[in-house]
Amino acid sequence: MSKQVRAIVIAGNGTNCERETAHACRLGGADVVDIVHISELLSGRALLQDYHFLNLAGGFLDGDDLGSAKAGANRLLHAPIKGSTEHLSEHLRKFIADGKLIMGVCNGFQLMVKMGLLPAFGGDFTQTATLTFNDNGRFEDRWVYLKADPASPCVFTRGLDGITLPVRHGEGKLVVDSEANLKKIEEKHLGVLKYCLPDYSATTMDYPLNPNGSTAAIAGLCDETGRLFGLMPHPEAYVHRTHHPRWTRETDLPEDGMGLWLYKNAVRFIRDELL
Ligand SMILES: NC(=O)CC[C@H](N)C(=O)O
Repeated sequence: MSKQVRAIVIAGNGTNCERETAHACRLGGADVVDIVHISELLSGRALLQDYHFLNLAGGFLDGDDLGSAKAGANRLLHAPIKGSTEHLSEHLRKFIADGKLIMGVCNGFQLMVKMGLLPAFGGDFTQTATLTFNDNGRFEDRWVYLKADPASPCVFTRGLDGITLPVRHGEGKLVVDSEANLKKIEEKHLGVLKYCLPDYSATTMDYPLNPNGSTAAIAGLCDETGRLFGLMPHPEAYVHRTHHPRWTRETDLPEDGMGLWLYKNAVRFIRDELL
């Protein structure tokens, strides 16, 4: 593989944020960004091993039937690759073992959690948490404030303190299967992004700042390596200052959108550690 940062964004079956996600990867500095339909991976025409950075984008996989991303998780875990004895899950396992990066946004985060990739306590693709219906039973479409945990191993949030991003989801409430696993998440600083007050001073369970009632106010989770990361808010929707709803009034907004920082961190990590 040449010295290029190569990102893949999976599309199809109801994903609808693949173009914005690819744009964010490009602005973040990735040299090659391919939008690949899931059927191309399942037919063996495209290979995960050709990339460093796997993006699972937002959308409505399978129309949210059976719960967001549940059917998609089964597809990725159990579908064989056409004409071969291998399953896509084996390619994914190798991708992770090679130290590469995965970011799941919204529906992509739901997919990672339902595949058991986050928080990844169950060993091999075993689900130990879920993302379920917002406490108010409604689809929430609003900007939220997020506090990053500086002690987290997450490579995507390095150097971040507080950021603001939009959410758009009906099933964003994280529920963990046991008190013991929730304790583990907290002790290992895996709940890396939490809904917080507008001044980023403290996390909150109060609606609407916490739009879904998520356990421990968790909006984003990483695994223990920090290389697998998912979040309900959409970083690809804030990659330029003018994406912010008050960009004409707030003069001190950074030139980059705050979501772009996550992609820049990913690309930096790949250049420093993987190329
Ligand atoms: N924007 C999204 O990815 C939405 C995810 C999912 N369809 C939900 O409503 O929760």
